[in-house]
Amino acid sequence: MSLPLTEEQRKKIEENRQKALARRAEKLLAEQHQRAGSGSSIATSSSQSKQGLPPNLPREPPKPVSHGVLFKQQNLSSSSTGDQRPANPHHFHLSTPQQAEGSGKIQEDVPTACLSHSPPSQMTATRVSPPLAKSPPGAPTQQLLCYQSGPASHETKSTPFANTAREPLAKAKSFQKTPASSFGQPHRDPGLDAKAERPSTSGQNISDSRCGSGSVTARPEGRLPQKSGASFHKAVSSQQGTCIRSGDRFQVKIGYNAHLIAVFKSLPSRSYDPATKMWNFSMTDYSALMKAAQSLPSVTLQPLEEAEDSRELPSAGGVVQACLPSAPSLAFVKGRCVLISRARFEADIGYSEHLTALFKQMDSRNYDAKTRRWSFLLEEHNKLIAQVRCLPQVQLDPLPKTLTLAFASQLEKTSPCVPETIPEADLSGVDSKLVSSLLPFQRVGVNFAIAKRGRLLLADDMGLGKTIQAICIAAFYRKEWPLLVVVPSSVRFTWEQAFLRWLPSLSPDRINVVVTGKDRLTAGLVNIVSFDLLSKLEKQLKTPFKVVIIDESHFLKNIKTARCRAAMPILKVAKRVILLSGTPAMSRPAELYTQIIGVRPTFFPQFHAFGLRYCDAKQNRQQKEALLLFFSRTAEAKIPCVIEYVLDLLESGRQKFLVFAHHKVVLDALTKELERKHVQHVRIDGSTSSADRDDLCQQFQLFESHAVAVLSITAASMGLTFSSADLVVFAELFWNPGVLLQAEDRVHRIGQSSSVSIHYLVAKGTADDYLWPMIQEKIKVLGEAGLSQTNFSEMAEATDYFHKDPKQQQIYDFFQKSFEEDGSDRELLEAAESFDPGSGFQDLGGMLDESTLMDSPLKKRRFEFFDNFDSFTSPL
Ligand SMILES: Nc1ncnc2c1ncn2[C@@H]1O[C@H](COP(=O)(O)OP(=O)(O)OP(=O)(O)O)[C@@H](O)[C@H]1O
Repeated sequence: MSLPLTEEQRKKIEENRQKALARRAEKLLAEQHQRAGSGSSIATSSSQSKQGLPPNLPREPPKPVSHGVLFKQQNLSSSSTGDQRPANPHHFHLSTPQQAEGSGKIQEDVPTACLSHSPPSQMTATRVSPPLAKSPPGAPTQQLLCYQSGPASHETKSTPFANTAREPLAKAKSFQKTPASSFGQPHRDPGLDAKAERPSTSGQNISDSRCGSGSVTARPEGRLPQKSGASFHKAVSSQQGTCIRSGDRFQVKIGYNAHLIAVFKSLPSRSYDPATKMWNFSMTDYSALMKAAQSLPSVTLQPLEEAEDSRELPSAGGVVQACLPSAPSLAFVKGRCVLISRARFEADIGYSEHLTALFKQMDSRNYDAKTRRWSFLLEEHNKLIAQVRCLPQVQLDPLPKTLTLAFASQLEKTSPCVPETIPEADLSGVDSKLVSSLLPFQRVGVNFAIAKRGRLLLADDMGLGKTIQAICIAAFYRKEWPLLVVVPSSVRFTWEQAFLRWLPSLSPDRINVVVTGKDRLTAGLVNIVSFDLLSKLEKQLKTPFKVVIIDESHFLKNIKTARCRAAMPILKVAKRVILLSGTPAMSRPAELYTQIIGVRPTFFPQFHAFGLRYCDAKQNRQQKEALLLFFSRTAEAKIPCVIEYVLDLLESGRQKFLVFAHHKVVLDALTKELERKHVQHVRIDGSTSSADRDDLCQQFQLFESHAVAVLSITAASMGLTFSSADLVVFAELFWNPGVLLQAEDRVHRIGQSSSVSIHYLVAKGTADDYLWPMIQEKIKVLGEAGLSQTNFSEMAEATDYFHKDPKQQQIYDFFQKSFEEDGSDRELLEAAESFDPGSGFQDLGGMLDESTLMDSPLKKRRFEFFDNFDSFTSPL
């Protein structure tokens, strides 16, 4: 910060400035006298224009301006270097604040202080003074032009030019009627007239006075000699016509002219309207027409006013362009297409007249005035790109390849808004029992699969009957069997039953359920094997399976696992690949990758491209053990509250419900309390055998007296149907929301007739503070990727409290990073078991409900927050 000037210093500076101004004015005068004696008027004017010299030099130095303005100007002046004459003096005159905003150059030439400090009426003086004050003796043209503008403006507005500027058609008439009126003046560019018509935000129309005064110096450099002769001649003798916009096209209003008609006929978008007797064209032909018309001596075409307007907008030197004839712009514009929604893309590119005309031809076009960008439906992407390639001055890069692949079906559509039609598959070769049992949405799934030639990921919600659909799809390709069915070990026999049920034509002895590592993988026509046995038996395969079903295909999420390594080569060579999963990505989009390449190996040949686009995974090993200990201690701390909550539920009359927990200590405490209170219950955890699981599940389903099912989150969240209950209580949280959702769906499935309630018990001040927002975050990510419709947004309360302490956020970060790490779920699961050996993780099966309830029952979530363990009371 510098000290302010004293009054005396200011006075001195002002005196010096006045002297300098006087000296400069004298010098300018002397120079002008010298040049005036060395050429004819037009030639001199032209050369003056190039030199930046004024045609009418003022005899007196200009009046001083206010100090405020002066100081500002001096600062600006001192900051500039070298020759301070603007490269193109016209910038200064016609720049409006908007133009100045878009152009650094204009802002440099027009001191901000002038614009902001002077009221419109004083603008002329203010604008005149600064350049004089700061410029070297070779004073730029604009100083003098501006100086004239005030007094000259009224006069010039009354000239025919000024009138025609307002009314383009009137102009044409006046030219025809009074050609003499244009003598002594150069031909005026209608574009400039149009420009002059618009009021400047600075409160005056400097261009009016300049152009209206007939100043030849107003012409852009280098253009005047040809144009002043040719155009002027044309203006006098040629046939006048006008371009008129009509929607996306433009019409030409002109009398008969054989040469022009020939031009019209050469334009591809031509159309003749016998009613109006006018030719009309698309905007793409506009420039070509104008150019051709200019070369016809017998024709003068008034350009489209709107086209002229729009041509000025993106250009920093808009005024100069507006003065140019309507020849095509030589500027090269380059940009790219950007996806902005599932349905639309945007052109991120600068302005080009031709391109804009092309955009306007697109049916789905939409212009965002805020961003100044055009957007279109994906269906028009290929058409647009193909047409843009014909524009030599434009390079518009298409959407990235990954996107064009991902949205191939939309991009291949030629007309917008036509929904993809899936043909009805001919299922006459499939057992009629199966086909007739398919529910309408299942039939759609089968049709889709066959339209995709038997390679798909069927990701219907849990319990909606993916099994029956998979069997139907596989049966459609029965001629290509033997069939391989890879499933969690717990549901191997359920699958066998399903085949027997839905395909009566299949002899039971043709079904081979692989039970041990010594069995043959190819012994049957239908071969059912668990993921783990597949990895042991894959070496037996001499000839590949052509048709493969993978149930719970998210089991293949980690490419490093033996099961995935065994399955992927089989999928690669199979002709039909039917992947089934109600939770294809349990925790993050990266889990989809192996399943995607299982279905379409060429879709994302390398994870890199997929990862870049959909995943933001960071490798970060941290504090896992400490966190798991935290998790374990949380479980212990929650036990009394959880027990109280469950007992309250029972006391309130709740008859049948599930309680999920992760740690053995919680499961033990719960069952112990239920036993103590003589509450009939079942318990399924990692130590329960496969056979017992089915029995226990059946007991709970059938016996009214069984009130509570105490279940391990990891061991009982899949393959079991508990539709006789309609409430699920989560005594503990788990970092993988997919597992939680699967557990929820033990009651929320076909067979359920009531609306379902889900209660999450969240303890404040424990690891739940970090797990809970993390679960929400993951659900959100999955939701954004279209992989989950679950909305946990009601849980706003849970999200604020832990953020209050910045140190606490760190713990959350640790949790998130540790659990986000690639492949960490399994790893963490195993690590968690080391704290709690009783709840081992294994694939356990269960009995499936065969009820055929059509409607999906409502699911209601409820979140109970324990913030004071001592004063905890049940919410019921
Ligand atoms: N069209 C149908 N006719 C009769 N029963 C059906 C039909 N569709 C599904 N079911 C029954 O609904 C239950 C759930 O079906 P299934 O096990 O195939 O679901 P899912 O989508 O594989 O579920 P999850 O993802 O949980 O494994 C099964 O008992 C099944 O027999």
